[in-house]
Amino acid sequence: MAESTNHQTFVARLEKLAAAYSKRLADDFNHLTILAGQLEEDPTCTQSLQQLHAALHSLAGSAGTFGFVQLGRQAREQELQVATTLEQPCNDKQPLPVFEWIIALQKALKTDESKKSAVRIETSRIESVGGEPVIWLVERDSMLAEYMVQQLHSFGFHIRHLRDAEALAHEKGSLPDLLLIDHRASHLEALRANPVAFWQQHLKDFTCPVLFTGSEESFTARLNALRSGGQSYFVKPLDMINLASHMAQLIKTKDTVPERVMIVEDDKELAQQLQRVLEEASMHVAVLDRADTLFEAMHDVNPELILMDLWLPDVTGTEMAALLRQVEQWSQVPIVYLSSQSNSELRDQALLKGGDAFLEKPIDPDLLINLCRSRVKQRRKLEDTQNRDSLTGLLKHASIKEALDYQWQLTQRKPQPFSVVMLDIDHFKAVNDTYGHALGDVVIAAVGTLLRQRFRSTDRLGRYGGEEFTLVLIDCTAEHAERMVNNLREDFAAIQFTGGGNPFSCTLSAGVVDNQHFPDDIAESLLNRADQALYQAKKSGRNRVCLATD
Ligand SMILES: Nc1nc2c(ncn2[C@@H]2O[C@H](COP(=O)(O)OP(=O)(O)OP(=O)(O)O)[C@@H](O)[C@H]2O)c(=O)[nH]1
Repeated sequence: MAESTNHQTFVARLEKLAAAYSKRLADDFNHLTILAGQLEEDPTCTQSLQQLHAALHSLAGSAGTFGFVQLGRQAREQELQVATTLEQPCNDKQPLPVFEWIIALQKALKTDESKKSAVRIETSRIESVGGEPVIWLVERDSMLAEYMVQQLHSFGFHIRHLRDAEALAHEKGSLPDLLLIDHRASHLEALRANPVAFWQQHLKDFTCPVLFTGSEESFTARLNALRSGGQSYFVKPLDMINLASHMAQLIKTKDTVPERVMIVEDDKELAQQLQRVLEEASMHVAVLDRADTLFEAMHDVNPELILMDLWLPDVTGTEMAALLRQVEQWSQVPIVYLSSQSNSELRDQALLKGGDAFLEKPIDPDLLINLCRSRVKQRRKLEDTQNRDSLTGLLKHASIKEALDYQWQLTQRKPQPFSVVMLDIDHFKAVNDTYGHALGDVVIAAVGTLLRQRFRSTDRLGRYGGEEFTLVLIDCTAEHAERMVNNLREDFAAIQFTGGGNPFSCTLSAGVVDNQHFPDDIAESLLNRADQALYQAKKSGRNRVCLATD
């Protein structure tokens, strides 16, 4: 009930926003007409030309982002012509046909409006979910800011709007996860005089990533953004999907899953000491002191790195490594040997026999942490290139199926609920047919970004094929998964794509199942049930989530 009230409030807000932007366009046209009159009387008046340039610049920046693509393009062309005229000496300046331009702009607006009216844009939830990354948006155009807030919210970001650099300077309290700044967001002379120094000064207390936006597509604008401390510069009108994907990637680097390390060491005190050091560095650590339980422990822990004592009772570390290398699944896990002997021959032999590095006891804690981190990072990178789909960053078909099998096997030993979701973009063939394959890829990539943003890093998310996705949600019942996927569905529907100057949105259907309702099912059967539930969702009208039933 509360959700539906929120939804209605949000719809009302969006409608208000659309109406306000139309009203603003009317004001913009009035302003342009006044300027056209002034320039008719005095075609070379620098002040009027500058005002015309500013008005067209602002229109070009905001119209495209609000979906008035033709209008934005037209305004941008005219803005460039005014800029050229402004640069010319007074005697060479030719009168500009501003009244004709206004007619052209109105025509472009009509074209945009006729396309827009055919499009239904669904809206998303507005309640903010705990743990959402917090973004501060510094943007003087409040209407553009509100639009950006709505679109980025759909991708799972919590946005706080600050009007300009001065508001940013006065902001107290906890810092954001990312700053998104219009590089012209201040009236102060200092910004005009030296933009780089201005932003460096304003950003000196921020350690989070910074992205700049701006209307100028120039080398200087990009260089200034870089020198001001920005990771990237996005040109208006903004491609919100690309922007959201970029933001998700920047923020995700902070949200790393703890490294899983296994210590194989019979010296209990030493093992505990190493475990404490690594756990303090936020890693998950398991200790194995008996060689004969190696394979069971590997199944349970699924380590990303092994710290292996070189000498264990009855068996050597190199023999253990050789055994692991014989099993396909563990043949690539990095092994770091621990030894108290500083014998270079022994070290070389150990490394030849399947080891990756060698640490001498007593072990330096910093070296241990850094070595574990860097080896796991390397391994994850390699795994990502092998197992992840390049368009979406999600697991490939074979890897998501493997992840599901693994999760199922794990819960056979340690009962834990998990859900399987099959998800599919509705009428996707029509998207490809209408807007082209390349834009179809943008829609698929947007689902990838949204999934990565919406689910926990411990969940397993995959592109099953084409426009179909599979999720394995850990520690999650079907009812919980249904709620989350429904939220995702609403958020996806709120994303506005633009193809050939035509804004459009897409919807998703999904089928959900969990292991608790079907305890006798193997992994493959759960996947089939989720697929059947997806079929039900499609059959009963699409844009919905169905739970699997008997
Ligand atoms: N752009 C793009 N299209 C793809 C990709 N993989 C598959 N497709 C297309 O996705 C479309 C899937 O269409 P269908 O399976 O008929 O389903 P649909 O049109 O989504 O209809 P419903 O699922 O019934 O709502 C086909 O046209 C495929 O060519 C891809 O990587 N990129």
